[in-house]
Amino acid sequence: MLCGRTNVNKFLIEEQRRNPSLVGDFSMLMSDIVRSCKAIAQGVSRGSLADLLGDAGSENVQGEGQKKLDVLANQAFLRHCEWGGHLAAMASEEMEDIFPIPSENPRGRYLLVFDPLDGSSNIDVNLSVGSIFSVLRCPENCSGGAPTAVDFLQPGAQQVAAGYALYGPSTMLVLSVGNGTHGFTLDRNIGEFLLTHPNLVIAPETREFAINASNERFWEPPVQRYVSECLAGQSGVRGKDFNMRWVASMVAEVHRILMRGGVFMYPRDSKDLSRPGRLRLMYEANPMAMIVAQAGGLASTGSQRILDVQPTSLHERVPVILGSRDEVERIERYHREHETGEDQPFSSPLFSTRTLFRDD
Ligand SMILES: O=P(O)(O)OC[C@H]1O[C@](O)(COP(=O)(O)O)[C@@H](O)[C@@H]1O
Ligand SMILES: [Mg+2]
Ligand SMILES: [Mg+2]
Repeated sequence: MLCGRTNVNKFLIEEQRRNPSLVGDFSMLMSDIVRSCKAIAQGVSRGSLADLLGDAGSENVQGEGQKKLDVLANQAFLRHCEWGGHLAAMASEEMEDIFPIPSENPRGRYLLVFDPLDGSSNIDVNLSVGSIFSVLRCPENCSGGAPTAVDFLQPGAQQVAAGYALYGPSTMLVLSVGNGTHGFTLDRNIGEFLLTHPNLVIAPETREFAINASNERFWEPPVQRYVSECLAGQSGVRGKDFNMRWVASMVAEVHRILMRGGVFMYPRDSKDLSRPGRLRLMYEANPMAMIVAQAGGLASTGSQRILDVQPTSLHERVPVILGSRDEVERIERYHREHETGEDQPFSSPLFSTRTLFRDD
């Protein structure tokens, strides 16, 4: 087993040797991604010193205000990954359209999808943020001509690799190339990510959940049922007390779950009927679903495994429930029971008048 002071580049070369389906210079592409994350880590850590905090004064395609670091992180990925000759195109949460590798540059066989900075509401208050990425194969027909957005619309099960960087008290890189989930810590003295957390496993049981409880009145009954049972603790049907966390940075939430178990939910809600969830399928849900599944956990919309969802557009959103296997399976069961009306009184219209903190 690789561990101790194995650096991420050596790890990736070994993985490519082990898996003959990883064609071309896959490990070189991953090295470019790693360099992007190091550059972003540097910007995040300099913060105010480099005048990198605050709003950029622009909006992304989703109508969300961009932070300066959202824009810089996006540029870091484009700059570090466009010249290597390993990619055909990139797509980012921060860009309306895909970025085909310019025809004068060498083009490769992979597609890169990323959320350059996740949890950006935390930037200005100096809390953990991260970057999320996913690597797909470029379909046959996109390797010759210019790729299009349609080439990216592959279910998460087809991801070749996925990962995230967490810019926290220490900078970590967590990734999977389909052979487990592994964590690396940035040693700033030598500027390298070293393997510190090989073969991460998510505990199947947990007493911890994460959800933005301010949206409770907009949730669907199965999620209201699950959370109310957790809150009832020892005195309720679960017979044990639960703890709650909410960092508002998906990378940090998933990282905590990898370290000590738990369940994270950004479920479907009725707050904005134009979208089925808050999180983006391609940039956030799919890569995290691969990371979690490779660590023995589960990721679901409530009614379908996230990795099986067929994307229909680049920026589409999806409900996300992920983490410890037993809890995610329970929440999926609550969705099924709601469908069939077996979950009284949670399917009753009366339930919508209850809140987490009172039921008058
Ligand atoms: O503002 P809320 O409802 O707490 O949402 C937090 C969620 O939004 C996100 O920050 C969205 O990511 P971005 O910062 O990339 O838009 C997730 O990381 C997090 O889970
Ligand atoms: Mg995000
Ligand atoms: Mg983002």
